[in-house]
Amino acid sequence: MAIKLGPNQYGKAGVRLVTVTRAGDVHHLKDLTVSTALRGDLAKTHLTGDNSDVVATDTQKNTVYAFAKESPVGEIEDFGLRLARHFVGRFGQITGARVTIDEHAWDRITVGGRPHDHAFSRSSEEKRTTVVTVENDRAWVVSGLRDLVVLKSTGSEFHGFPRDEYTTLAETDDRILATAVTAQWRYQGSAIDWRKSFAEIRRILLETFATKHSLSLQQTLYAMGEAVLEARGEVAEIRLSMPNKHHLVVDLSPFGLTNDNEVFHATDRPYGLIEGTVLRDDAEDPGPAWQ
Ligand SMILES: O=c1[nH]c(=O)c2[nH]c(=O)[nH]c2[nH]1
Repeated sequence: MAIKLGPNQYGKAGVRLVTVTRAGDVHHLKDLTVSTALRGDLAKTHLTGDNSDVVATDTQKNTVYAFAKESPVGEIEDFGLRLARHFVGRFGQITGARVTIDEHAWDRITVGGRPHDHAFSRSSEEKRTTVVTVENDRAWVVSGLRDLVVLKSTGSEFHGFPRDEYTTLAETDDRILATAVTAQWRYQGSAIDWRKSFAEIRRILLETFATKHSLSLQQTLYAMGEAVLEARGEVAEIRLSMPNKHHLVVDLSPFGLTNDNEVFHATDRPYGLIEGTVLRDDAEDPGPAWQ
């Protein structure tokens, strides 16, 4: 039996980068978490400890900060592509780079009805995300969002499921539907307006959640993905992960009270987890960014 080194990659995870761009008195903030991962002919360090091919993870981190100074960060997809192409172009032994970026949103604080120049509040836990993969001279971009929390207080039913000796769930034709959407969509084509595409996809996801009368969270998930693909030709495929944030009608009968879908116990666990992919059957080659 022989033992050998399998696939491997390495990089710096969780580089916290905040930039302030000053337009006179008005400051603009970018708050990113960047992770880099490099692949290539790196057997020597694993097998003998010879580090002559290892671009130190500390260097990778420094490159993130230096690039943020050398030109405006801009859209996270562009920043990720610049970094990934740099690592692959600069070091012969590095044949692939994956840059993962989460963008944390800040809103301006309103003071006296006006947005403040340089004071901000964290808007929510929602993050805009991208994973950029460069291999030799090809690039793939998978962007998305995480923790987009949504709720509708009607327009959701769940019934018709099989019942066995372990089934206690009541059928309902009117329930709260709530979830925290994680979406990742794979881009195809070129010359994509990243900011506009993100804003449109987010809007479509929200509008479809709001307006689609739901017979299951699964049906809602598919409708959300389908609406994105119908409207956005630059998206080849979308993956959605949606925890069902159950809101249970509280039994108030011990107190002689009725509960007409007005008082709920919002539970955080356990939760249903509904996940699915919606895709075009003629989509371009997914590449290594999509596993
Ligand atoms: O939309 C739902 N899908 C399920 O699969 C499920 N299972 C469950 O208990 N409640 C729900 N709701």
